[in-house]
Amino acid sequence: MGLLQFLKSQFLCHLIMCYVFLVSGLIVNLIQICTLPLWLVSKQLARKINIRLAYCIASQMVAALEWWSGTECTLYTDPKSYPLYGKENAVVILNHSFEIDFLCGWTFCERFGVLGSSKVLAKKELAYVPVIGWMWYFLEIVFCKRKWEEDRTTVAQSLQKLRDYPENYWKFLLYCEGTRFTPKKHQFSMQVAESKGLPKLKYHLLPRTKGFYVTVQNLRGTAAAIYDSTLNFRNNEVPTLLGILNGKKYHADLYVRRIPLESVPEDEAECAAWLHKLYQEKDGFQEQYAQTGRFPGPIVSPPRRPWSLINWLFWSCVVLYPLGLLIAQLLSSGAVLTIAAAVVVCSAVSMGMRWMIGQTEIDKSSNYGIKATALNNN
Ligand SMILES: CC/C=C\C/C=C\C/C=C\C/C=C\C/C=C\C/C=C\CCC(=O)SCCNC(=O)CCNC(=O)[C@H](O)C(C)(C)COP(=O)(O)OP(=O)(O)OC[C@H]1O[C@@H](n2cnc3c(N)ncnc32)[C@H](O)[C@@H]1OP(=O)(O)O
Ligand SMILES: CCCCCCCCCCCCCCCCCC(=O)OC[C@@H](O)COP(=O)(O)O
Repeated sequence: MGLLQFLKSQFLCHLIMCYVFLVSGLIVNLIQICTLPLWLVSKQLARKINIRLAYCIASQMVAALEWWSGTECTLYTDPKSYPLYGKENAVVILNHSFEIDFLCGWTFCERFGVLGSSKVLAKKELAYVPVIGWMWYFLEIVFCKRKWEEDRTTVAQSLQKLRDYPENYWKFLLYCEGTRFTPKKHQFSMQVAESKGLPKLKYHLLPRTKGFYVTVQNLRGTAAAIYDSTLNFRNNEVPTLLGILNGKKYHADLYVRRIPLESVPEDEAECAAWLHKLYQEKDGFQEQYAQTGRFPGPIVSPPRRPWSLINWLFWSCVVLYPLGLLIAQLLSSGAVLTIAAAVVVCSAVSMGMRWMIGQTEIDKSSNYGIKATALNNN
């Protein structure tokens, strides 16, 4: 292990990174709150400001992936579609099997210049996660309770609000599987597939079709295409956020097919059948990857950009300088009680950060999709 790799695996480094992320994130959240009155005066200006603010937070995690861990992200796609990425609104469909799949998605958004404005259909629980969840509120992220009776109106309303979004180039991410892949959830969802007379999938859970139908219906005329995205990692790597913090380098491969939105049927049953067929095709791509280590088509990878690193360094300087002064003052004061209080605060913060990282861990995944009735969410 080299010296740099040794440093990257040190808890103190992780603590400093988490501190920078948390404090800068809370500062950004505070500025976001300050933009609230602006929404009444100029909604579009408030949205544009919040896109930049969201970039300040999300790009720190992208920088950790790209610059700290050095993870390689390779894109397989049709060179004819490539120039359109980042220049049109699109609905992204992604498999949900990896703890950092959202981060790989963010990385590609960053490389195509749409990180701040990217959107997702997220479970409601994530809205309460400090920094990221609070930032999402100001980004008008669409939340669902994974209870269709409640979601059918709220999701449609939230999507309608996005129709006049000022930044034209955003991506709306939809994990149609609705939850992370686990062998147990796979077993349950294949029972549902069997009961519906649908072919079994090997690498995916059976997709939920209602959210997809509502999304397509409400974004017709706004989004130009579906980006069918299939993600996997080389050499059976099992990537984690803690691995990224430890500076572990992963190798992500993403296969993206651009499908014009008009080709998705308007009728609900046909739309559902279309999505099931899409997932059968995605399963085929994963099988090919398992056999050959490659997705179909040529590699057209966008390079990483320096902006996420520059943003990270900027925020590090902003929040580490006062921390340095504070620590120096504390130590020179020699006040045992104050030092003890500082240690308690540090421990509480690191426990809080560990809880946030836990949100990404599949071991701590919800029970959603385990009951065939899908009524038990958590
Ligand atoms: C070029 C670059 C390209 C790409 C770059 C890639 C990506 C980047 C893009 C953007 C990045 C932006 C942001 C990313 C950042 C962070 C993201 C982080 C996390 C968020 C992720 C989540 O939170 S995922 C969880 C929430 N999302 C979803 O659930 C979406 C999918 N779900 C739905 O659509 C659902 O339909 C619903 C939520 C709308 C409603 O759910 P509900 O359960 O109430 O109803 P359903 O209709 O789904 O369920 C009943 C029907 O399902 C059948 N059933 C029952 N049990 C099962 C089972 N185990 N499996 C499958 N199906 C089951 C049941 O029989 C019912 O069937 P019907 O026939 O009656 O419909
Ligand atoms: C600069 C780097 C510093 C790093 C500090 C680490 C900060 C930690 C931040 C935590 C961010 C939390 C983002 C939430 C994204 C989680 C995505 C996800 O995968 O959600 C799960 C749901 O889809 C499905 O839920 P389940 O039903 O599987 O349950």
